[in-house]
Amino acid sequence: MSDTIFALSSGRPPAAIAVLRISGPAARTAAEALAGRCPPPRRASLRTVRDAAGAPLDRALVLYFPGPATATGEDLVELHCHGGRAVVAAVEHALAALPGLRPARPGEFTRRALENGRIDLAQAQGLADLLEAETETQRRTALAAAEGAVGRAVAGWLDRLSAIAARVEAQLDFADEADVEDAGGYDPAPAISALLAEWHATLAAPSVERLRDGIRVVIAGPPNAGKSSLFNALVDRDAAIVTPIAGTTRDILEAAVMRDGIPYRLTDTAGLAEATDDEVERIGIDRAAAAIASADMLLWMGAPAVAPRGAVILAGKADLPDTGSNDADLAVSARLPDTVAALWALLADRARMMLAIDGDMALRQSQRDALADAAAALDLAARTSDLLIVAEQLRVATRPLAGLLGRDATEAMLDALFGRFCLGK
Ligand SMILES: Nc1nc2c(c(=O)[nH]1)N(C=O)[C@@H](CNc1ccc(C(=O)N[C@@H](CCC(=O)O)C(=O)O)cc1)CN2
Repeated sequence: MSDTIFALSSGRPPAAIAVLRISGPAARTAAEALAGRCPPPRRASLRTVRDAAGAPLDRALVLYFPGPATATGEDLVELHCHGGRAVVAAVEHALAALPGLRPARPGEFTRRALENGRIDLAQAQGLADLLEAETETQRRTALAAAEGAVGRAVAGWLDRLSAIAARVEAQLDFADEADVEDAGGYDPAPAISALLAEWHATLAAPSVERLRDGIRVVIAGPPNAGKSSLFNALVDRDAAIVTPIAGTTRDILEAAVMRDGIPYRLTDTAGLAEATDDEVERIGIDRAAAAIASADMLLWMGAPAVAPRGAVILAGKADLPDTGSNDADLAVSARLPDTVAALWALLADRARMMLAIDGDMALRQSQRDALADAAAALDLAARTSDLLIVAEQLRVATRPLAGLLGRDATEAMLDALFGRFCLGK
């Protein structure tokens, strides 16, 4: 029989109210020991909470949720106490003295929910992300995952894979028996490409990590184009050193900026000189190239003819006459606030398109990797007419998807996940 665990599940005292949760087989007797008798299921009752000697500790709302239809899948009791430090300490002390009760580890309530089949792994991960959500997009996508959106999508995909596999197997058996080339004539290709299209659309949406860390906006171009001045104007402080000397910025500089509710990670890079004998400048240029490669949006402050594909072309130093800004998307100058505001508007437009998430589904990078593995297997199935290979690749595609639901989650993985949770969650 498992231990009964308890923890403060609300914020750090002092606070208005402190919610202590007790989960496990001894939860009900713990309520009786502290509050005289256990209240009727799912009803808030006002009770005096007492220690073992009968001394009153607090007057609190007590709730009893009989398992298994509870958040943890076990009997669950909640004590809604006054949120003073001494109140919480005294009630915790009284709980710890009861037989079979011990303090919960971080995330342990949620871990029990997972172990008792109340939630799947994708929901547990969604909860972890919900607790860390700082923006609306993060909250919406994490809540959708916590409510089971990711798990349902994956379960639906698994059903479709097994339906296709069943028909392919039947076809193979039939072909064996009848000894004909094209018996029955089931063609799995349309169902496979429909699945692949959905997976690629899902993979095109930003990851949970991207929503959290921000859209990577990289400023790049030749030396002395005004990149660092623009960077400073965008981050609204003198983060980068600016001089008229070409090659002033030698390393990359990064700053996180939240604007219009959108998280950005802005990067200023060293000027891309053609050739250089300076070792430090060369390393700076290599780092600039790496930043450009990982950019979600590239702001190119150089000749349009040599702009990387997809870049936003900016004509810098728009406050100076004749900067040749004809082919640029936008003329900007750190000295002209209107041009900086126009650039923010352009960034926000593109960012919203990037963050537009269909059905609120965002996957974590590890979930995306699993889906990409499944897609690679299905891609092989789509490219062959050999039904034996199709059957095998359908099986291969199933494994990483089943992993997303936690069917083969390891202890180490669960420890890492629940270690991120707060105490009492
Ligand atoms: N006071 C309090 N607030 C809380 C929680 C909690 O445990 N206590 N939660 C902690 O995570 C979240 C809500 N999660 C919950 C999840 C399931 C059930 C539950 O009892 N489910 C049953 C019955 C549902 C119903 O009444 O419709 C079920 O699913 O069968 C309750 C809360 C957020 N707010």
